[in-house]
Amino acid sequence: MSYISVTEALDLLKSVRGRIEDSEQIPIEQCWGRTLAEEVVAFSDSPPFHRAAMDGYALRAQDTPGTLPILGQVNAGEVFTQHVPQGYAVRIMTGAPLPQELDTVIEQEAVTRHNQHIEVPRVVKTLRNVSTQGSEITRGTTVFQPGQYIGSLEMGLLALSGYATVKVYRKPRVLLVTTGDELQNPGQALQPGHIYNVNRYLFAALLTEAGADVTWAPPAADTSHAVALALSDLTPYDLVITTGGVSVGDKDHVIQFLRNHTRLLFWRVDMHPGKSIAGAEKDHVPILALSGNPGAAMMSWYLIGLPFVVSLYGAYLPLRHISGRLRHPFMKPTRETRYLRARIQVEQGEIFFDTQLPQGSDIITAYRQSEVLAIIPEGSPPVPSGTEVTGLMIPGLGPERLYWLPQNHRESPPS
Ligand SMILES: Nc1nc2c(c(=O)[nH]1)N[C@H]1C(S)=C(S)[C@@H](COP(=O)(O)OP(=O)(O)OC[C@H]3O[C@@H](n4cnc5c(N)ncnc54)[C@H](O)[C@@H]3O)O[C@H]1N2
Ligand code: MOO
Repeated sequence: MSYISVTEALDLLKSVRGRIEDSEQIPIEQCWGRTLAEEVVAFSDSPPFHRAAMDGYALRAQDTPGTLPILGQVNAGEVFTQHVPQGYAVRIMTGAPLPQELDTVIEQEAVTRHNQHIEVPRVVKTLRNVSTQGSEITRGTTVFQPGQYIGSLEMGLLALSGYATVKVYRKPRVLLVTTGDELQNPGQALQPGHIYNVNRYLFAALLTEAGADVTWAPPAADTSHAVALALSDLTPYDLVITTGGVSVGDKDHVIQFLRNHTRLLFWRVDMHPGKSIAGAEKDHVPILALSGNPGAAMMSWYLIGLPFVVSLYGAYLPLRHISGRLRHPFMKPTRETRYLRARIQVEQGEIFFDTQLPQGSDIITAYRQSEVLAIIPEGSPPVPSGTEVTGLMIPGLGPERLYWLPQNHRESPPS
């Protein structure tokens, strides 16, 4: 196998462009989908005080069991400042600070309430129904490192940490160029021999999800002139992604342009689908030329494109490897490393990879069901079912990225 590895390809792209240094300070309301350019340190303990977790009565544990007169009431947002003598209780609402001299809360369902006193029938432990000060985050804790992608949970945690504004990296600017005479934008009936331009929409969305600022170039025709024009001024960008024209055909002008007018970093990488891929550098801007086949291009995206975009923030993509047994044999001897889109099945505690999904380079529907990429190493002979292989789990791959699915999704996947 003479192709370079996925890791080598990624490193070559990184050698052209490292982390973006520019950053800006923005209100947290606007920071969803951005990436932190600073460390986030909690400004205060969370909770900031011992907080009642139930509606009920605050008291001293040592006064239980017993009959306790009720001195007053404290609600969320208030502070109970009165002295609480031994043997007294204070009515307390969920979210209210525990009065200073008291050490526990009993939920109202567990006591008998009389007009001005309660009967507590049993011993109550200290700090029952109390979220203690700093139990989630203590002041001064590092909540996030620079490079953290801000999704919904991170928005909540920024607020919890007391940040009103935050420093984020400038979004990577990415030029997206799709190529092919056969491509039509959806909206009109297909001309004979034409297909809809999938990559334009797919990659604009994948890039946006990854936090990039995408420029949609007009699709380029399969001519050397059109390709040269589309790739003439790259200086405003941090990355250029092209699709199509990167194989060995007469009309594969992208690879010809890269060979003749740029510094070619690599051509073809050890992965299938997705081996038809090139990396290059022009005017200090990295170019990632992906296959026209959407399924192959998407694999290259997950293995090289996405980790590279993420590295522009100085971050890395957390990949998880799991072992599983192939549910079905994989009979094709393979020259390149194969990444099979697969579902995960667990039976009696054992993990199986079900690879009965369409695996073609042109197919993208299979990604909707793939939870894992089952890896068949380069040069493997036919692999029988039951063989243990490594599976790669990539953030954003598979059904989890759809957030919710129709009821029958697993039973009858779209073909
Ligand atoms: N003689 C050989 N032929 C091919 C080889 C090879 O090794 N020797 N490799 C095959 C593999 S694997 C792939 S993958 C493709 C890669 O081809 P290109 O990257 O040059 O892409 P195109 O030829 O332009 O297109 C391939 C395929 O994808 C369709 N396409 C292109 N762009 C889009 C788009 N934006 N949206 C939807 N579909 C698109 C295009 O119509 C073709 O069907 O090469 C094999 N050939
Ligand atoms: O190169 Mo193709 O991209 O292996 O599927």
